[in-house]
Amino acid sequence: MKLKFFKYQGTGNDFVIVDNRLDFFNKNDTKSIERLCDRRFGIGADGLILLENDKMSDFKMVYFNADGNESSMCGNGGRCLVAFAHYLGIVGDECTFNAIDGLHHATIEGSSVSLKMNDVEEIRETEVYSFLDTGSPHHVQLVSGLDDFDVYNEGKRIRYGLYGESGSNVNFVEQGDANGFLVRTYERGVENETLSCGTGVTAVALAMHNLGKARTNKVDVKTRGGSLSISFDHKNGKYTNISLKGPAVQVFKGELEW
Ligand SMILES: N[C@@H](CCC[C@H](N)C(=O)O)C(=O)O
Repeated sequence: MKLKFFKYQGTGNDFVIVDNRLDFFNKNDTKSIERLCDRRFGIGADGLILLENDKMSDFKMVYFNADGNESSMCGNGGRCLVAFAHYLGIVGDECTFNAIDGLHHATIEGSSVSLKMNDVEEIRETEVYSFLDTGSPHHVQLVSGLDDFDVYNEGKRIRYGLYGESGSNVNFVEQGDANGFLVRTYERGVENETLSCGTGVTAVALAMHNLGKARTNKVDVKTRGGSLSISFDHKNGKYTNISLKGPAVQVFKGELEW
Protein backbone atom coordinates (compact mmCIF):
# COMPACT_ATOMS: atom_id res chain seq x y z
CA MET A 1 0.00 0.00 0.00
CA LYS A 2 1.14 3.57 -0.72
CA LEU A 3 1.26 6.02 2.19
CA LYS A 4 0.62 9.64 1.22
CA PHE A 5 2.44 12.02 3.54
CA PHE A 6 3.16 15.72 3.96
CA LYS A 7 6.20 17.30 5.58
CA TYR A 8 5.76 20.54 7.59
CA GLN A 9 8.01 22.65 9.76
CA GLY A 10 7.32 25.30 12.38
CA THR A 11 10.52 27.24 13.20
CA GLY A 12 12.53 24.16 12.28
CA ASN A 13 10.55 21.72 14.46
CA ASP A 14 9.61 19.30 11.68
CA PHE A 15 6.78 16.80 11.28
CA VAL A 16 5.47 14.13 8.98
CA ILE A 17 1.72 14.65 8.69
CA VAL A 18 -0.76 12.03 7.47
CA ASP A 19 -4.45 12.58 6.70
CA ASN A 20 -6.02 9.72 8.67
CA ARG A 21 -9.67 10.72 8.34
CA LEU A 22 -10.35 7.27 6.83
CA ASP A 23 -8.76 5.69 9.93
CA PHE A 24 -6.36 3.35 8.08
CA PHE A 25 -3.18 4.13 10.06
CA ASN A 26 -1.95 1.58 12.63
CA LYS A 27 -1.14 3.70 15.69
CA ASN A 28 0.34 0.77 17.62
CA ASP A 29 3.11 0.17 15.10
CA THR A 30 5.79 2.06 17.08
CA LYS A 31 8.66 0.69 14.98
CA SER A 32 7.17 1.91 11.67
CA ILE A 33 6.42 5.36 13.09
CA GLU A 34 9.99 5.57 14.40
CA ARG A 35 11.27 4.57 10.95
CA LEU A 36 9.14 7.18 9.16
CA CYS A 37 10.75 9.83 11.42
CA ASP A 38 14.28 8.44 10.98
CA ARG A 39 16.48 10.94 9.10
CA ARG A 40 18.44 8.19 7.31
CA PHE A 41 16.03 5.28 6.84
CA GLY A 42 12.79 7.29 6.58
CA ILE A 43 11.43 10.73 5.72
CA GLY A 44 12.99 12.35 8.77
CA ALA A 45 11.15 14.39 11.41
CA ASP A 46 10.91 15.28 15.10
CA GLY A 47 7.46 13.69 15.17
CA LEU A 48 4.51 12.26 13.26
CA ILE A 49 1.04 13.79 13.37
CA LEU A 50 -2.25 12.24 12.27
CA LEU A 51 -5.18 14.43 11.27
CA GLU A 52 -8.41 12.63 12.19
CA ASN A 53 -12.14 13.32 12.32
CA ASP A 54 -13.53 14.62 15.61
CA LYS A 55 -17.16 14.83 16.76
CA MET A 56 -16.63 17.95 18.91
CA SER A 57 -14.43 20.11 16.71
CA ASP A 58 -13.04 20.64 13.19
CA PHE A 59 -10.51 17.80 13.48
CA LYS A 60 -8.40 15.79 15.91
CA MET A 61 -4.61 15.84 16.37
CA VAL A 62 -2.78 12.63 17.30
CA TYR A 63 0.90 13.23 18.02
CA PHE A 64 3.83 10.78 18.15
CA ASN A 65 7.41 11.64 19.06
CA ALA A 66 10.23 10.53 16.74
CA ASP A 67 10.73 7.47 18.98
CA GLY A 68 7.33 6.19 17.75
CA ASN A 69 5.42 6.72 21.00
CA GLU A 70 2.27 8.80 21.30
CA SER A 71 3.00 11.77 23.52
CA SER A 72 1.56 14.88 25.10
CA MET A 73 0.78 18.20 23.37
CA CYS A 74 3.06 19.58 20.67
CA GLY A 75 2.71 23.34 20.12
CA ASN A 76 4.63 23.64 16.87
CA GLY A 77 3.00 20.42 15.63
CA GLY A 78 -0.43 21.84 16.44
CA ARG A 79 0.36 24.97 14.45
CA CYS A 80 1.58 22.88 11.50
CA LEU A 81 -1.53 20.69 11.62
CA VAL A 82 -3.74 23.80 11.45
CA ALA A 83 -1.82 24.94 8.35
CA PHE A 84 -2.34 21.43 6.88
CA ALA A 85 -6.09 21.44 7.63
CA HIS A 86 -6.28 24.85 5.93
CA TYR A 87 -4.34 23.50 2.92
CA LEU A 88 -6.79 20.56 2.66
CA GLY A 89 -9.73 23.01 2.76
CA ILE A 90 -11.13 21.47 5.96
CA VAL A 91 -11.04 24.85 7.73
CA GLY A 92 -10.94 28.54 6.84
CA ASP A 93 -8.89 31.17 8.64
CA GLU A 94 -9.83 29.93 12.08
CA CYS A 95 -10.63 26.61 13.64
CA THR A 96 -10.92 24.56 16.80
CA PHE A 97 -9.32 21.13 17.11
CA ASN A 98 -9.11 18.43 19.72
CA ALA A 99 -5.72 17.28 21.04
CA ILE A 100 -4.60 15.07 23.91
CA ASP A 101 -4.86 18.03 26.33
CA GLY A 102 -8.27 19.20 25.09
CA LEU A 103 -9.66 21.75 22.65
CA HIS A 104 -7.45 24.39 20.99
CA HIS A 105 -8.56 27.40 18.99
CA ALA A 106 -6.28 28.67 16.21
CA THR A 107 -6.17 31.47 13.66
CA ILE A 108 -4.26 31.63 10.37
CA GLU A 109 -2.75 34.74 8.76
CA GLY A 110 -0.76 33.87 5.63
CA SER A 111 1.98 31.46 6.72
CA SER A 112 1.61 32.37 10.39
CA VAL A 113 -0.53 30.32 12.78
CA SER A 114 -1.55 31.48 16.23
CA LEU A 115 -2.52 28.69 18.62
CA LYS A 116 -4.35 29.03 21.92
CA MET A 117 -2.70 26.96 24.64
CA ASN A 118 -4.20 25.62 27.87
CA ASP A 119 -4.22 27.74 31.04
CA VAL A 120 -1.29 27.26 33.41
CA GLU A 121 -2.08 27.42 37.13
CA GLU A 122 1.13 26.17 38.66
CA ILE A 123 4.81 26.96 38.18
CA ARG A 124 7.24 25.19 40.47
CA GLU A 125 10.29 27.29 41.19
CA THR A 126 13.65 26.38 42.69
CA GLU A 127 16.79 28.53 42.85
CA VAL A 128 18.06 26.88 39.69
CA TYR A 129 15.05 26.16 37.50
CA SER A 130 11.28 26.38 36.98
CA PHE A 131 9.01 23.47 36.09
CA LEU A 132 5.59 23.76 34.48
CA ASP A 133 3.20 21.94 32.17
CA THR A 134 2.06 23.76 29.04
CA GLY A 135 0.45 20.65 27.54
CA SER A 136 3.82 18.90 27.85
CA PRO A 137 6.17 18.99 30.87
CA HIS A 138 8.99 21.55 30.76
CA HIS A 139 12.09 22.24 32.83
CA VAL A 140 13.22 25.87 32.26
CA GLN A 141 16.71 26.94 33.30
CA LEU A 142 18.58 30.21 32.79
CA VAL A 143 22.17 29.76 31.64
CA SER A 144 24.91 32.04 30.35
CA GLY A 145 26.74 31.38 27.08
CA LEU A 146 23.74 29.61 25.50
CA ASP A 147 25.38 29.49 22.08
CA ASP A 148 28.14 27.18 23.30
CA PHE A 149 26.07 25.39 25.94
CA ASP A 150 26.08 21.56 25.86
CA VAL A 151 22.30 21.22 25.41
CA TYR A 152 22.47 17.54 24.47
CA ASN A 153 24.43 16.22 27.46
CA GLU A 154 22.99 18.60 30.08
CA GLY A 155 19.46 18.15 28.74
CA LYS A 156 19.78 14.37 28.76
CA ARG A 157 21.22 14.38 32.30
CA ILE A 158 18.34 16.53 33.64
CA ARG A 159 15.63 14.71 31.65
CA TYR A 160 16.53 11.35 33.19
CA GLY A 161 18.21 12.49 36.44
CA LEU A 162 15.50 14.80 37.73
CA TYR A 163 12.34 13.48 36.10
CA GLY A 164 12.82 9.71 35.80
CA GLU A 165 11.61 7.52 32.95
CA SER A 166 8.49 9.60 32.12
CA GLY A 167 10.89 12.55 31.85
CA SER A 168 10.55 16.19 30.90
CA ASN A 169 11.60 18.39 28.05
CA VAL A 170 14.49 20.65 29.08
CA ASN A 171 14.81 24.29 27.98
CA PHE A 172 17.94 26.40 28.43
CA VAL A 173 17.37 30.15 28.30
CA GLU A 174 19.38 33.34 28.01
CA GLN A 175 17.86 36.81 28.17
CA GLY A 176 18.31 38.96 25.04
CA ASP A 177 16.52 42.27 25.55
CA ALA A 178 13.80 43.35 28.06
CA ASN A 179 11.15 40.94 26.73
CA GLY A 180 13.20 38.80 24.41
CA PHE A 181 14.80 35.45 25.17
CA LEU A 182 16.99 32.95 23.37
CA VAL A 183 16.03 29.31 23.90
CA ARG A 184 17.48 25.89 23.09
CA THR A 185 15.49 22.76 23.94
CA TYR A 186 16.31 19.10 24.56
CA GLU A 187 13.13 17.21 23.65
CA ARG A 188 12.12 13.98 25.30
CA GLY A 189 10.95 11.39 22.79
CA VAL A 190 13.32 12.83 20.22
CA GLU A 191 16.10 12.46 22.84
CA ASN A 192 18.06 15.25 21.26
CA GLU A 193 18.07 18.99 20.79
CA THR A 194 15.43 20.15 18.31
CA LEU A 195 15.55 23.50 16.50
CA SER A 196 12.46 24.73 18.33
CA CYS A 197 9.72 23.53 20.70
CA GLY A 198 6.36 25.31 20.90
CA THR A 199 5.20 24.13 24.33
CA GLY A 200 8.82 24.76 25.42
CA VAL A 201 8.98 28.43 24.38
CA THR A 202 5.52 28.92 25.91
CA ALA A 203 6.86 27.49 29.18
CA VAL A 204 9.90 29.77 28.95
CA ALA A 205 7.76 32.89 28.43
CA LEU A 206 5.55 32.11 31.45
CA ALA A 207 8.48 31.08 33.67
CA MET A 208 10.41 34.26 32.79
CA HIS A 209 7.34 36.39 33.52
CA ASN A 210 6.82 34.56 36.81
CA LEU A 211 10.45 35.28 37.76
CA GLY A 212 10.01 38.98 36.87
CA LYS A 213 12.51 38.72 33.99
CA ALA A 214 9.84 39.42 31.36
CA ARG A 215 7.92 42.56 32.25
CA THR A 216 5.07 42.58 29.73
CA ASN A 217 2.46 40.05 28.65
CA LYS A 218 4.01 39.54 25.24
CA VAL A 219 7.33 37.73 25.04
CA ASP A 220 9.46 37.12 21.94
CA VAL A 221 11.58 34.01 21.80
CA LYS A 222 14.36 33.20 19.35
CA THR A 223 15.12 29.56 18.73
CA ARG A 224 17.74 28.14 16.38
CA GLY A 225 14.92 27.55 13.87
CA GLY A 226 13.27 30.97 14.05
CA SER A 227 11.22 33.36 16.16
CA LEU A 228 7.98 32.78 18.05
CA SER A 229 5.84 35.14 20.05
CA ILE A 230 3.85 34.27 23.16
CA SER A 231 1.12 36.44 24.68
CA PHE A 232 -0.98 35.80 27.79
CA ASP A 233 -3.06 37.24 30.62
CA HIS A 234 -1.92 36.92 34.22
CA LYS A 235 -4.22 37.22 37.22
CA ASN A 236 -4.04 35.77 40.74
CA GLY A 237 -1.04 33.64 39.85
CA LYS A 238 -2.87 32.04 36.92
CA TYR A 239 -1.89 32.34 33.24
CA THR A 240 -4.84 32.38 30.83
CA ASN A 241 -5.54 33.31 27.22
CA ILE A 242 -2.09 31.99 26.24
CA SER A 243 -1.31 32.26 22.57
CA LEU A 244 1.67 30.90 20.62
CA LYS A 245 2.30 32.53 17.24
CA GLY A 246 4.78 31.83 14.45
CA PRO A 247 5.31 30.37 10.98
CA ALA A 248 4.05 26.93 9.93
CA VAL A 249 5.13 25.87 6.46
CA GLN A 250 4.66 22.91 4.11
CA VAL A 251 8.10 21.68 2.98
CA PHE A 252 7.19 18.85 0.60
CA LYS A 253 4.76 16.00 0.05
CA GLY A 254 5.17 12.51 -1.25
CA GLU A 255 4.25 8.86 -0.98
CA LEU A 256 6.08 5.76 0.06
CA GLU A 257 5.55 2.01 0.10
CA TRP A 258 3.84 1.14 3.40
N1 LIG B 1 7.98 19.81 19.84
C1 LIG B 1 6.86 19.91 20.68
C2 LIG B 1 6.81 19.12 21.94
C3 LIG B 1 6.51 17.69 21.59
C4 LIG B 1 6.27 16.83 22.77
C5 LIG B 1 7.51 16.55 23.53
N2 LIG B 1 8.57 15.98 22.78
C6 LIG B 1 7.13 15.64 24.70
O1 LIG B 1 7.10 14.41 24.56
O2 LIG B 1 6.82 16.18 25.77
C7 LIG B 1 6.30 21.30 20.77
O3 LIG B 1 6.45 22.06 19.80
O4 LIG B 1 5.62 21.62 21.74
